[in-house]
Amino acid sequence: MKNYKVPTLTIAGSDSSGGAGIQADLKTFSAIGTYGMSVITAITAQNTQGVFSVEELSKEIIKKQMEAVFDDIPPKAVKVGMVSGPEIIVEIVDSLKKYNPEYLVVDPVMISKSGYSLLRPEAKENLIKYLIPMAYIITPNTPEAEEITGIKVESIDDMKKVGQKILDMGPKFVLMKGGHLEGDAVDVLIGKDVFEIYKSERLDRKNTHGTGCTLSSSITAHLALGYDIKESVRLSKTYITEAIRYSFDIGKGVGPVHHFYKFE
Ligand SMILES: Nc1ncnc2c1ncn2[C@@H]1O[C@H](COP(=O)(O)OP(=O)(O)O)[C@@H](O)[C@H]1O
Ligand SMILES: Cc1ncc(COP(=O)(O)OP(=O)(O)O)c(N)n1
Repeated sequence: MKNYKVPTLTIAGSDSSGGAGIQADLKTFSAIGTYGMSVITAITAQNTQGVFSVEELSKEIIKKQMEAVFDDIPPKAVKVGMVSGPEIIVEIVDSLKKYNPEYLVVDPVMISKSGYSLLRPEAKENLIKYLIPMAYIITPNTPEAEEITGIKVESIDDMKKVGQKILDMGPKFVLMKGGHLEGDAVDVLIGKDVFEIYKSERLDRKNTHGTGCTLSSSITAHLALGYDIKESVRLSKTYITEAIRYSFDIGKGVGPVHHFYKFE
């Protein structure tokens, strides 16, 4: 059930076109019915056709944003998205250890759909060493899971095997997203005593900009509202499927999903 007083936080990059990153996360937090806040890590010049430029913010201003939020409105659940540099990751991890939010959702953003690298190569080690182990749930797509483990993911069996490898790195749950594979859109949730498959039809839509951001922030909002992990993922899978079904044909490239389809 919605509760607009439940605070949720996204720590991520800004997408000037509003379809992914911070903007998608805040829209999702509102659509699910929580109070959304943001710590911006980087600014991207981006639209439906691609990412044209990225400017990372300093670790000092990231730390200050986190202090400002946590000292005043401690979030019930936090999502981390684009964190492109190694120093930024260390700063965020230190602050998260200090404030210790109940739920930490890590979307290990690496490459945009348009092919632009959103994680500097030298930051990968810190992501794997420091951020992934402290996650309550991590939500890699198949290329990200391959990058994290070095193992190819081409089938649901591979998703299970590679998901288990990522689970061994320390997070409580892993949601392996299957949007990049063929056939039905199948996601797999893996935990110590948890194994769930979430399947939807594959929608023939071109406008899928921001699907990963939207799914992970929906999980964050549902956890904050008190749903358990399986229910949070189930409701979020339905939300992203419908948001893709009603996605917008705006812009000249890959348009955004419809975060507010329920309110039409
Ligand atoms: N064409 C599609 N039809 C239905 N669901 C999709 C489609 N493409 C992706 N999804 C779903 O959207 C979510 C994001 O998936 P994915 O594309 O794998 O991640 P990312 O956006 O991070 O690359 C997953 O739940 C996936 O199953
Ligand atoms: C600022 C920013 N953060 C993340 C992404 C990646 O978004 P995602 O939902 O994984 O998928 P695409 O938007 O790339 O389709 C991004 N593009 N920008």
